[in-house]
Amino acid sequence: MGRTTTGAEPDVAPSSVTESLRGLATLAGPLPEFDVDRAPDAPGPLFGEWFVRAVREEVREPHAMVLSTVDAHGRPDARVLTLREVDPDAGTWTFGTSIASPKGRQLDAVPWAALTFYWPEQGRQIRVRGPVVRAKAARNAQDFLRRGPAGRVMSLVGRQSEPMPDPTEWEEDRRRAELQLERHPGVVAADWALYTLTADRVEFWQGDDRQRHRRLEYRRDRAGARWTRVPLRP
Ligand SMILES: Cc1cc2nc3c(=O)[nH]c(=O)nc-3n(C[C@H](O)[C@H](O)[C@H](O)COP(=O)(O)O)c2cc1C
Repeated sequence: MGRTTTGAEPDVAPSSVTESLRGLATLAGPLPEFDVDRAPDAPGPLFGEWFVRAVREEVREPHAMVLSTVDAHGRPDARVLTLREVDPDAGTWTFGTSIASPKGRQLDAVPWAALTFYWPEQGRQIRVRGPVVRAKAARNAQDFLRRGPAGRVMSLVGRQSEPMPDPTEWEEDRRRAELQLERHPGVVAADWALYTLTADRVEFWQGDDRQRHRRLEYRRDRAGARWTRVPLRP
């Protein structure tokens, strides 16, 4: 690992991958404690505590998370996304993407999702599940304008995840998008949207190097007002 500088991957035989797997450590300590009994009544504040600590202890990209969705046929899909907002009191997590992308279309068909955070430096995993709602146009535009120029250009280029048989076509689209942004700094990509997941389950998982992992699941009641805390077997 880490020896390639050209972008080309070194030749690796499949058997040596399996051999390497055997030598790799998981959940190497020291890891933080998680006192399940002293956890707050709702998951939002605990997410806040864990997140602030992750930032303070320099966990790499703690705001990167896996978004899992299902398509209209019930087939799962997943990819990494950036967390854009959290409302700890409401128990909501918000991300942004193109409504025309595969995940955008999947969320149209099945507006439910799961988010997974993994912070290896601390052996911590957080799983969030629930229904997802797309924000209205004005809020999406406001969020789009808060993004950095590179992200805005990417969205203006558009057609995320479509096949790219000819990279020069994409380079031309990109150049056009850069010019568009230069000339009209207030331009907004029509397909950019924020999606907010309102959690009905949130699980906090603290790894332990002696396999005595600590798990706490929060379950929201049907009325959406109260949370029950449920410790889980590791
Ligand atoms: C660290 C990281 C952050 C990312 N953040 C976003 C994001 O916030 N929004 C987004 O649309 N794609 C993001 N991506 C790209 C997605 O993983 C994915 O490739 C893309 O959205 C297409 O997904 P889809 O084909 O399932 O729609 C990110 C990728 C990585 C590795």
